[in-house]
Amino acid sequence: MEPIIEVKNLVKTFDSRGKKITAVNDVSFNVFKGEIFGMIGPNGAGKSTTFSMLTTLTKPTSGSIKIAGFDVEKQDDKIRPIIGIVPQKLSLYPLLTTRENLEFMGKLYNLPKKVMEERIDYYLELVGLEDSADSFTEGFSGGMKQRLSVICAMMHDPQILFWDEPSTGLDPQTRQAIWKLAKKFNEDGKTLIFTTHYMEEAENICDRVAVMNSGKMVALDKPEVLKKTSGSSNLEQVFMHFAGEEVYN
Ligand SMILES: Nc1ncnc2c1ncn2[C@@H]1O[C@H](COP(=O)(O)OP(=O)(O)OP(=O)(O)O)[C@@H](O)[C@H]1O
Repeated sequence: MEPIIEVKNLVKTFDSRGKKITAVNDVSFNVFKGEIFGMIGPNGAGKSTTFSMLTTLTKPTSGSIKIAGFDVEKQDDKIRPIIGIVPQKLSLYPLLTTRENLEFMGKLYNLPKKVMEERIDYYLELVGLEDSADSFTEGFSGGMKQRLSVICAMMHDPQILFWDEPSTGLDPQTRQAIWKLAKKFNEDGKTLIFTTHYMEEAENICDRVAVMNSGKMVALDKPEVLKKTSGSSNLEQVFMHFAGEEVYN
């Protein structure tokens, strides 16, 4: 299998009021093209910091990251067009309508008008937001915002989608809709990498799951293998085994 993300000896330290915090501590792993890759771990484990470095937003302290063969530090201009990011804190424009938010993203990536319009109509229908196309996003529910955020991130047809906590705070029905969308994205041979606190989702959706704890990647494998090697019957027990903490949602 061809790796599309290659991470070697990645380290990120922060200086917090004179105290050194090692958020990511010598992490190495690959993500393969077309894979659904999940990252789990307790709060503060280093998942979001890893994401931030993978998506070129934060500079690593040391180590290397290649995305589709491009170096994150030297070739970020080559990486940004092929990745989509749905951040933990969603960043929609409340005073723009749904359609305007999508057009804004399309224009950032210089999409031709016709392609942009076709894509907007297709995505709005896919996530069931067609009736809210001309509504301001200000009063949207969490689920509507999450659905719009992911199609904003998909407007430029990225090869890899980074999604930080896709389903946190959403009701089960909306979570199902979100995962349907994620699977659709992946069906086209694209790579999805996401963080989650929902173990059942990680177990059902991911090809492989990485467990992070205190800045380290303490386990990485297929859910079935993780369960077997840790003598667990589900991913919650895997989490407890490797992260030494109880799962919370
Ligand atoms: N900008 C920053 N300055 C100082 N410390 C930071 C900064 N960003 C993250 N940290 C620290 O780095 C560690 C890892 O944080 P990170 O947000 O990556 O964890 P996480 O696994 O994503 O947690 P969560 O599940 O809560 O999102 C934490 O101790 C956090 O306080």
